[in-house]
Amino acid sequence: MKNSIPDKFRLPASTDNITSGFTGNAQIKIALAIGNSRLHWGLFAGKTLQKTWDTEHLNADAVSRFSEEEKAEYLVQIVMRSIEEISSQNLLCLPATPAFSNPDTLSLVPLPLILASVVTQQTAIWQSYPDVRIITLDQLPIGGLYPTLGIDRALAVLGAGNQLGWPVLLIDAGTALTFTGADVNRYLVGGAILPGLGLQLSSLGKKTAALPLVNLPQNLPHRWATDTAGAIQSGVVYATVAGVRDFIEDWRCLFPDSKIAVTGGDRTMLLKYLTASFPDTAAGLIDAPEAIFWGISLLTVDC
Ligand SMILES: Nc1ncnc2c1ncn2[C@@H]1O[C@H](COP(=O)(O)OP(=O)(O)O)[C@@H](O)[C@H]1O
Ligand SMILES: CC(C)(COP(=O)(O)O)[C@@H](O)C(=O)NCCC(=O)O
Ligand SMILES: [K+]
Repeated sequence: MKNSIPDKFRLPASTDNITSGFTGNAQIKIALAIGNSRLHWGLFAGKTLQKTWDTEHLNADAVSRFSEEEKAEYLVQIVMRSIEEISSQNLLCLPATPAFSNPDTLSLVPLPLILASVVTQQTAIWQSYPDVRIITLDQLPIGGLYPTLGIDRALAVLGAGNQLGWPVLLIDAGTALTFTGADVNRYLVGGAILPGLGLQLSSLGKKTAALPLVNLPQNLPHRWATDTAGAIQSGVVYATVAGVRDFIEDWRCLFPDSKIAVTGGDRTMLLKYLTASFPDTAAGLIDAPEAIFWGISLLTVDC
């Protein structure tokens, strides 16, 4: 659904094609994938993903005190500041146009925003953005989706299948650790959900009296630990890696030639632990940090 754009957010005609300097005529769009830990951003020129970055969730209480108009202006500025920040780090080359170089004109630029969110409270905030399109399951060209499936899982498995080939298993090592598999007919076979590595550690730290908050170890820890922090790390890492291996091996029995991709904030650590403990299982796994944006890119036409 596309909201109408209030006049105050419309670009002056002269700056209509604000980003043409590095994209030709391709239209610039921002994709925002909202996960349970943070916001994942992607900047598209047409269907080409130019850059991705992450930021924190917005403060829902603070935003709820704004009027509708203030909300819209605030959200446009969040988007533009975020883009300016990555471009000033030289991660992205944006042309020197009035829209990007003059802070007074920032709020004039409502880049189209494509939103995919699994966090209702954050989705509600972004509904006030002047040019937002929210992706829902019914828009995805993949069969067998059940109504409560997370849009992040559906988009990432669709993106991985389209980019790497079908059948495909997508492992998302995010807040939750999820497995999502689809067959050669782009049909959901099924999946599983368990607490992610970070969430296992934080829930032990928060929900027990004696256990400290510990970080993920940089490498595969010693299994038979003789201190509390080491025992937590050992338990979480070895049990998770054994479980992930079991899902991968089962999937490979069902679909021997399947591509298997890994995404999410903890993917690098998970791949490291898996490679150290089960190198044969880890062989052939594909590092796919942008899987969800591959999925979103398939939906960037006519929006
Ligand atoms: N800078 C960071 N901020 C937050 N989490 C991070 C960061 N870098 C790595 N992580 C890890 O990423 C995990 C969350 O994965 P992510 O894919 O961002 O989650 P989600 O998509 O659910 O928001 C956390 O459990 C944490 O261990
Ligand atoms: C399983 C999830 C919580 C994963 O979220 P994430 O870790 O990516 O923030 C999310 O995909 C979700 O809310 N899913 C709905 C239930 C389902 O997919 O069956
Ligand atoms: K995710």
